[in-house]
Amino acid sequence: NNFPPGPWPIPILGNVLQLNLTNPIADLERLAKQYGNVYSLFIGPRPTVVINGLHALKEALINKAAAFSGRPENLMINHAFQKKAPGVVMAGFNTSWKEHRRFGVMTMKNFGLGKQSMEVRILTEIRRIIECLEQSVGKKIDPHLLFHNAASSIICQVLFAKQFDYDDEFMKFFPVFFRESSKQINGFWGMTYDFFPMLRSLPLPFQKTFKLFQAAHERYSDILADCKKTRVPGKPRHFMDCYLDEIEKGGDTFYEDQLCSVITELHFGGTDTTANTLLTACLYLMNYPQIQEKCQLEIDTVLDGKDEASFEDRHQMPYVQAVIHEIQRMGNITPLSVFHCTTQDTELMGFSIPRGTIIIPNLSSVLFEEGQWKYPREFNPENFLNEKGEFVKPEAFMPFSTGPRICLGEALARMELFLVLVSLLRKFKFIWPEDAGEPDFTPVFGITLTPRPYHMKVQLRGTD
Ligand code: HEM
Repeated sequence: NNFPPGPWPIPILGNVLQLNLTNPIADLERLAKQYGNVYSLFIGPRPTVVINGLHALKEALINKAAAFSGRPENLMINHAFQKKAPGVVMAGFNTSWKEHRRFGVMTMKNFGLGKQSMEVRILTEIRRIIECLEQSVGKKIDPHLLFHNAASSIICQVLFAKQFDYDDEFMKFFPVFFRESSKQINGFWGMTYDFFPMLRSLPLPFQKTFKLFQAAHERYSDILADCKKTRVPGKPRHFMDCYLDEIEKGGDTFYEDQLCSVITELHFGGTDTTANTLLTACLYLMNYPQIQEKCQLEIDTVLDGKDEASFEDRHQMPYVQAVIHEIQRMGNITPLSVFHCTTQDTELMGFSIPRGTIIIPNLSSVLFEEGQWKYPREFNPENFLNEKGEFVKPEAFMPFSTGPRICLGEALARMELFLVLVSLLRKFKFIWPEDAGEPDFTPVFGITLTPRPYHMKVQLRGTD
């Protein structure tokens, strides 16, 4: 009764056959035009509400946060991430989540998010990216693996202060783990698992994903064992040490299996998102060379005489800031956020939504919303600049979502994106190869959007 309107579902499958599952974003947009900004769908048998546009999203995720901040349960994604403990990303809106959220934010701050020590960790990785690119000068390269390795390595330095060689077995395992498990959770076998619970214990291909999660857990457990041998209580060196200190304080929700779940989520959540944003950045900067040059001019002026960039420099770089934000807007890396779930019966924009309804926050609908942007569909840094050329951030900029569940790694991600892009643009010119044809900016849909594979040419600046 009074449930939001939507297309008519068929038994068991719901509306999935009415969506293009290789990229449902255009379908979701079309349905919003037909049914309005709050409409319903059935994902298999489960009632789901899609929320579109800034106004409705703020109403749900901020004004009615307590009702809209749960997470769905009993899906493949839950069973993969939460086999032994609830973690934080997929945890319900409860005490364990609150305590871990507070701990996560505090720990990342103490490690210097916005201060020096986090910067030092990121800059260490940047030197390695620069070395790799220097060896590729003049050649055509595929930057996908490099950026995934770099993003993964930065998170490893935060989590357990280790910088592995890119060809170390530990580093090689994770991109495969992230790619294969996202593909399955999001694809045919994930849906089969979610819609037909009676098939879950059969030896079907989704068991491969659970094995990969187990293998990741074993790798983190090895690091944990090492870390316990060398730590000094009360003198943390990294996130894992801080967590072990917290366990010793005796809180109920902190224990070793939960530590491994949280580490898995932070590593997973912080790698593909950041790497795909960096890939989007190179794709656009190569194809908008005037924008690339304008960034370089600003970077050269502000960093004149300095060895390395620092995050503080962003205040002197309004144009670069605008370009990075515009890249995040166009990249639209997490278009449907992470699904939420209602924790109680509630109302939204005049509709009734029962407890336990899956909520899809359509962030994509806000990042391109007519009326919120000067140039909604165009790659144009002017979207983030006022008449005086100062950097401004419109309210509709929410690639990290909004409300209490907003991305926990936002501060780290913003620092990484700024330092990596400024450092690389200072040193290199990125060139779209002459024989590469027209660029294709339409990404590949998944838990995150990924730019299509491409090659790029790198040239040392000042040598053309
Ligand atoms: C450009 C990079 C990133 C983007 C676009 C991004 C985006 C998002 C989005 C949209 C959500 C869902 C928020 C919601 O449910 O409403 C999220 C959640 C989360 N992200 Fe990120 N993220 C990025 C980087 C990171 C990094 C580097 C980390 C780890 C250090 C991280 C850790 C998390 C965690 C733990 C959550 C769950 C928060 C919660 O449920 O309370 N993310 N992120």
